[in-house]
Amino acid sequence: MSARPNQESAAPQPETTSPHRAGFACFVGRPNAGKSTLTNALVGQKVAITSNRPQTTRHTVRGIVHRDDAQLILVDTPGLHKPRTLLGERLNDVVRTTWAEVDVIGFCLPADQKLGPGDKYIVKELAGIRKTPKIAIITKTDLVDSKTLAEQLLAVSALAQELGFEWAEIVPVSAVGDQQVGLLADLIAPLLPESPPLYPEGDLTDEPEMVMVAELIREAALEGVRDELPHSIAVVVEEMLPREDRPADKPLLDIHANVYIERPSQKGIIIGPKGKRLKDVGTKSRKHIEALLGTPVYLDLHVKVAKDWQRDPKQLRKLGF
Ligand SMILES: Nc1nc2c(ncn2[C@@H]2O[C@H](COP(=O)(O)OP(=O)(O)OP(=O)(O)O)[C@@H](O)[C@H]2O)c(=O)[nH]1
Repeated sequence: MSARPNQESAAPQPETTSPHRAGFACFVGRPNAGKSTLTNALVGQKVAITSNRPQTTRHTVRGIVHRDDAQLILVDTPGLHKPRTLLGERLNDVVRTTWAEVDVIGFCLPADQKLGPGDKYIVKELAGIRKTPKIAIITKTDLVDSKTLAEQLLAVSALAQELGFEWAEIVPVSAVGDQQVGLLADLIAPLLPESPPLYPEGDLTDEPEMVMVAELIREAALEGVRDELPHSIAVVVEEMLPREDRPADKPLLDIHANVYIERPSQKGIIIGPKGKRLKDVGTKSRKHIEALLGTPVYLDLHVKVAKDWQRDPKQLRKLGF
């Protein structure tokens, strides 16, 4: 085990003679542990969807970190949790499948929360994946003092010992404060297999554009109604087409998307008085979508009821799960 002191320094770049490496890493941890935010901080652009509510990440989003010596492809998985619905079970399957396929696993533990049964459950599962190097990442270090941080470092180290393995590294980071984020990439890179780059330079994610657009709409739709509709919203982009008859220097992309809810009674919450909420959702997400795609967008949103979609296999398939 080698714990890294909390200092902002990037390790020296390896000499040019060392082989190029490329591979996959995933961050695991309880919902809300800061995995998506960390992915974004490493990649430097918004690719995964973050929110202050658990279980917002539904799709495996890859962020790609391009370096001279390595290409690190980050797979952001949904949080592992006790499944209550069919959707919950599918999400956990996605998590486990991802773990078995990557080159490095980063276990994320927030510095400001005591190691709990949820963390232990995950680390126990990790202990069973023998071959893959595992890094413990203490996230959100900006929220605690050094004493609390030291205790957390010891606790996570002891937990691994208890379960019969050692972390390849233990790294405290703050994605929000941009502390040690570069160092984390430095530590992951040598753990990747020798390989030429797997993605063209400049690619930040291979997530299909339509899925990313749907996620941006869902994020905007969740804002402000999380208490009323925590997990009941799904978004499907039906169509993305360049508007015909536009001059070349004034393109417009037409996007048609459906916002699905589970019950008719939820319709009013999403749409808001006189349609104001839905309009806000459109305005807000359109801005993000235009930034992502680099083109002006006309966004057409419809609210539809997909009855109890979280429990219905047919509906789940239709909604892309
Ligand atoms: N202060 C502070 N807050 C952070 C940091 N990283 C993440 N957060 C906050 O913690 C919350 C959860 O972050 P996410 O990145 O969405 O967490 P996640 O683990 O991806 O969550 P799920 O998608 O539910 O699995 C958000 O409100 C973030 O802004 C950090 O370094 N410092």
